[in-house]
Amino acid sequence: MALLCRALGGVVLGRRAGGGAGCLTSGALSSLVVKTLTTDESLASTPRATTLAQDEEMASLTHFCRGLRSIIVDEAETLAAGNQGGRTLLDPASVIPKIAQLKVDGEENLKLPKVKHPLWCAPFLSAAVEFELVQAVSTNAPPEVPAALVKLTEACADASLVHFDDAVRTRLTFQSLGTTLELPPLGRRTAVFNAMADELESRAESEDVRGCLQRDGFAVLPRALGSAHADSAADAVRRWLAHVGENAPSMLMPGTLDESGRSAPAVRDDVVAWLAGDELDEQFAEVGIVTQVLRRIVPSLASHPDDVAHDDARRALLPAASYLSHAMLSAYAPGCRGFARHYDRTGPDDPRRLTAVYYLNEHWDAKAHGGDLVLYTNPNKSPVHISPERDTLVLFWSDEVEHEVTAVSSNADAPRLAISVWCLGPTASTANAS
Ligand SMILES: O=C(O)CCC(=O)C(=O)O
Ligand SMILES: [Fe+2]
Repeated sequence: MALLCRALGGVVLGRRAGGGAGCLTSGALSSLVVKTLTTDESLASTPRATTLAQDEEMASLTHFCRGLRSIIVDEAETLAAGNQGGRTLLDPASVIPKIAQLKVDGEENLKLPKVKHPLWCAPFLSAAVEFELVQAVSTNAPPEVPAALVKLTEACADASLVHFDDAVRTRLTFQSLGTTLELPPLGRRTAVFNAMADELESRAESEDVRGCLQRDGFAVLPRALGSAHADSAADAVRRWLAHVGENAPSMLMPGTLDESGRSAPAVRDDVVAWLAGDELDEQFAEVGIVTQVLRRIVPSLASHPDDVAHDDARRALLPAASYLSHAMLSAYAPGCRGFARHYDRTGPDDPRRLTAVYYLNEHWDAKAHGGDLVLYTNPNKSPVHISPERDTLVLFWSDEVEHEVTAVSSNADAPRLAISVWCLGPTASTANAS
C-alpha cells in the first residue's frame, strides 16, 4: 500500500481543462479517494455527505487495486494462451462484468455500512486505473496497454462504475505522461459529458459567475449548456420521469422540509426524485450525464481555486471529490402553490453551502405560468425574480439567500422542472468526528 501511495503520489494528474492542474501528493491521496460517499439517507431526504474512516478508505483502495491487477493479469494470460476468441486487450465486454463483480464483492466484504451510493466505488476504481496506467507507461509496456486502460475507463463510466470526469482525467493523465501514442476519439457518452462540461465552464467564465457570487451572493447563467444539450437533457428527464412514474413510483416523493424527511404541502408541494448520476439507460442517458456535469462543474464555480481571499471559513466547501450529494429533480405540477420563503441551510448541522438550480422548462412564460424563483438578497433592495426558463442555471449561498418559488399557474401545460445540486461543507458534527 505504501508503494502504491508513493507511486500515485509522484504522479501529476491532470484535471479537467480549466479546472487547474493538480499535483497529487501522497498526502492528498486520501482526499482523492475519500469523503466521497453519500449515505442512503440522501435517497429519503436532504442529501448528506458522509465520510469513511481512513482504514475503510485504504481497505477500499486496496480492494480495487488488487482486484483490478488480478483482472488485468487474468486477461493478459488468456490472451497469451491464445484463448482470446477474437477479443482485444482489456475488451470491455469481458472486463466490465468482472469489475462490476469487484464492486459487489467490495460491498459484501469491506463491510462499509455507510456505502450505498451507486457510484461509491468510483474514486477507488479510478485511482486503481490511474495507478495501472502509470505503471504501464513507466515500465514501457506495449503501447496498446495504456490505450486499452483509457478506453476501459470510458467503458467503466458508461457502466456507472466511475464518473465521466474520471474517464476524461485518465485521458489527460495519459497525455501528461509524455507518450506519443495516439488515442482513439473519446467514447460517445464521455464526449457528450466533456462537451457539456466545457460549455458550462466557458459560459460561467465569460459571464463571471464566480465574481457575481462573491459580489452579490447569487449568479444567474442563461444558456448554461447551450440549446442542443439543454433540449436533449430536458427530453431525457421527461422520459426518465415517465419511466419512473410507471415502473418505480416510490422513487418520486414529496419534497421535504429538512433532513428529517417531514413534508408540508402548505410550505412546498413539489414532487422530487434523487438523481445519482447513474441514470444512463440508452433511452435517457443524458439524465445521468447532465447530473454528473452539474455535480462536477458547480463546485468549481464557488470560488477560484487559487483565490485565497475568498476562502473564508463560512463558505469553505469540502474537497471537490466530496460534493457528491445526489442531485434533486423537482417537479411542481400546474396549480402547485410553490415553495414558501426559506433558507436552504436549515442549521449548523446542515452541510449545504451553495445551491445550484438548473431549469429544464421550454417556452416558460413567466407572466402566464408563474413559478418564479424569488431571491431576497438584500433587505434594502427589491427581490430578484428569475423565470425558470430552460437552460438557466442559478447559484446562491445556501445560508445567506432567502428565497421562494411562487405558485405555478394551472394554465401551465407542463410541470415546472428543475435539477438542484448542493455543494457541501463541514458541519458541527462532521468537524468533530474527523
Ligand atoms: O426550484 C427552484 O427554483 C428552487 C427550489 C428550492 O428553493 C429548493 O428546492 O430548496
Ligand atoms: Fe431552496
